[in-house]
Amino acid sequence: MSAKVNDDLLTERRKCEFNVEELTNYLDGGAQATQNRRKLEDKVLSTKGLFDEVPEEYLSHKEKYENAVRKAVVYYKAMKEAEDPNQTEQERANATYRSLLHAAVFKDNSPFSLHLAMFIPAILGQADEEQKKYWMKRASKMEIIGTYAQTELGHGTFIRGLETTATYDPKTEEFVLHSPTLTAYKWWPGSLAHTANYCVVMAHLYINGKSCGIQPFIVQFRDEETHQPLPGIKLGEIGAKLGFNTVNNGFLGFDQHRIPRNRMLMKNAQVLKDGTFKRSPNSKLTYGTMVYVRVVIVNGMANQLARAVTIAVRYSAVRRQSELKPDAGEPQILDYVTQQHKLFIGIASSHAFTLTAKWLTRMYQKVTADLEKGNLDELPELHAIACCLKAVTTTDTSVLVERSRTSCGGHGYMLSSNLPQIYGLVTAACTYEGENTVLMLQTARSLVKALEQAQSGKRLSPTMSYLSEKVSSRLKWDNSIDGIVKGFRRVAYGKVESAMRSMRKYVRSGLGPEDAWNMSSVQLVAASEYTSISEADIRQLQDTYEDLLGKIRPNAVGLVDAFDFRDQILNSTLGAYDGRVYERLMEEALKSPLNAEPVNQSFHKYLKPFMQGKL
Ligand SMILES: CCCCC/C=C\C/C=C\C/C=C\C=C\C(=O)SCCNC(=O)CCNC(=O)[C@H](O)C(C)(C)COP(=O)(O)OP(=O)(O)OC[C@H]1O[C@@H](n2cnc3c(N)ncnc32)[C@H](O)[C@@H]1OP(=O)(O)O
Ligand SMILES: Cc1cc2nc3c(=O)[nH]c(=O)nc-3n(C[C@H](O)[C@H](O)[C@H](O)COP(=O)(O)OP(=O)(O)OC[C@H]3O[C@@H](n4cnc5c(N)ncnc54)[C@H](O)[C@@H]3O)c2cc1C
Repeated sequence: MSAKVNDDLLTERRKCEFNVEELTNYLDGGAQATQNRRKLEDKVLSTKGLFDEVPEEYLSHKEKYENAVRKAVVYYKAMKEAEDPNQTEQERANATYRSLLHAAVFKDNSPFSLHLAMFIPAILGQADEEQKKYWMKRASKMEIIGTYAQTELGHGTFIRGLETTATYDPKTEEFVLHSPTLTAYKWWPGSLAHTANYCVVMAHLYINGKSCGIQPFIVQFRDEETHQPLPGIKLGEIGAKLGFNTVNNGFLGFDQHRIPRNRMLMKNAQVLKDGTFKRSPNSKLTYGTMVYVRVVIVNGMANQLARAVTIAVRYSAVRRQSELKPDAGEPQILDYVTQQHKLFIGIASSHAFTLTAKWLTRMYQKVTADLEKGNLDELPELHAIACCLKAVTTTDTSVLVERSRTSCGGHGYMLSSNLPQIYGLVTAACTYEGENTVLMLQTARSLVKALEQAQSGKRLSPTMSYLSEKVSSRLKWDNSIDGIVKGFRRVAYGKVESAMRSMRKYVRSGLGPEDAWNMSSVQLVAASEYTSISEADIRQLQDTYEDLLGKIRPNAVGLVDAFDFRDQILNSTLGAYDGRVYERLMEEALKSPLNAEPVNQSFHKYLKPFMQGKL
């Protein structure tokens, strides 16, 4: 018999003024896509061995990892078996695009995540046809498990500063991989420590003593039978982190480790047998995997934010606290306008990020198709936009997930709420795949160039065209969408122009261009933030805004129900569909090993002798 649904949630669902299923279908891309996603989730989540008897927060660091590997094997097989052979690739992609299925199994991400999120994309984007055919066959069947090893102990942002060397030996037609210093050790790659046995290594290629830039190499580092590290390979785990503690992030050092010539991924640049180096049409094509993952991250943020606000809004409909009016009883905390202010922006931002992710994915697919035809014209714009949207969506999601957590009071601080873990996942994305400040400065680099082109009368790309519209500074704000967008354009234009003026002032004062850039970099980052709409400006339309909050209030639970996250995916005592918050908090608390006995052994060992002055 299903548990009784909380009365307040029942009332909320009766009050909802729109068809929740219709919004779910819209978010999925149609009723059939919703059906496919639900069918996939039903199949996979009915698999035995996917869930933890003991909540993983009560396991040791080592047990957490071993348990995650156990589940990863079960989960991966279940996903493969659940694939509907009659579905097209696109239907399969749509079914997983919005699903956070893995989140039902891994609260802190999977030890296989890098294999799927970066190792396979790196092969697809960097290998030539022959290499792709061979390695994709092995990687897609999980005969090998890979990761992406670019970051080093000493360098993450500055790729051109990476110290790992790959020196070509024409006599043996091999590359010699070497970590000349401790700071050259690869450091951070997920799955690297104990899970993967191959990786794509980004290393500085040298031929006859000449630098040929950073190139990608596919490197085996563990024996496929014994899993022992190969000769010349030093491996280990980097230690406990804020989150990602089941991703097995590791370090790897090379000591004159030799690999055959065909292990350099040669789609863009090639090394012939005699050591002739054939340059890539654009050295930045080597950075292509990162552009792809930045695009994926935007969609990931939309889904994770939707999950967090679902938990917080449902909890806010159930939680009653304080007194809004004398003798009127304790109101739902969702009736406090401050609570609406904290949470409704999260619902809206998740939808905005979903639409943005769809737009960016289409742009990525078009530019990638053009690259295949040798047309690199739109690569710089894709890079600039992907940098900006990855940085803005991860920053805003981190802020809004943390706000969802704090809006749930003490219960939001419980690991059983799952809000701390969701925060740990999303805040990592502010750093990985390009630290956000660095990426915003990449976008600023494009904005400055675009404004200079606009000022010399050149046509700009669609996303930069606002820099060529001479928007009058006397523009009057109005509350229409068009008025708001015009206001944003005016502010965005002004921010770029002001940063440019600042740089020119520094150059006139005698600074070189690099120092002028650095001195203006705070303004440059701010200018990039306005490339995509940010929340700060909406505040200026406060009266419209508070009116909107009131309009959303009766539909808030319906709006989060429409995200259609099942309880296993929310994995939260506060966010379950039935709203039985207090029963769930107690059920989870009783799973703590400390509750197995009324008196813990530490009383007899330490407390009692201490309190009796015997210690
Ligand atoms: C909660 C879950 C959400 C979903 C998660 C989904 C997936 C998660 C998967 C993985 C997460 C876990 C693992 C994470 C992995 C990693 O972190 S991998 C390592 C990532 N590292 C980086 O991103 C490094 C960042 N640094 C850089 O990209 C470069 O160093 C930087 C661009 C900052 C500078 O490069 P540099 O060579 O110095 O270039 P310049 O600044 O001098 O610029 C030269 C020109 O090149 C253009 N350019 C630069 N990068 C690109 C590019 N990628 N594509 C195209 N063009 C590029 C740049 O615009 C300059 O052009 P102009 O000279 O201005 O014309
Ligand atoms: C959870 C997690 C998973 C990861 N997984 C992987 C992985 O699988 N594979 C992999 O290769 N890497 C991985 N990374 C590493 C990640 O890519 C790097 O941490 C990231 O690129 C930032 O580099 P860094 O850590 O060296 O920081 P740094 O580059 O040292 O940045 C430190 C500070 O310096 C500032 N700074 C640096 N350069 C500039 C500049 N030019 N202008 C202004 N400010 C600057 C930054 O803004 C930042 O505030 C992972 C990281 C995390 C946190």
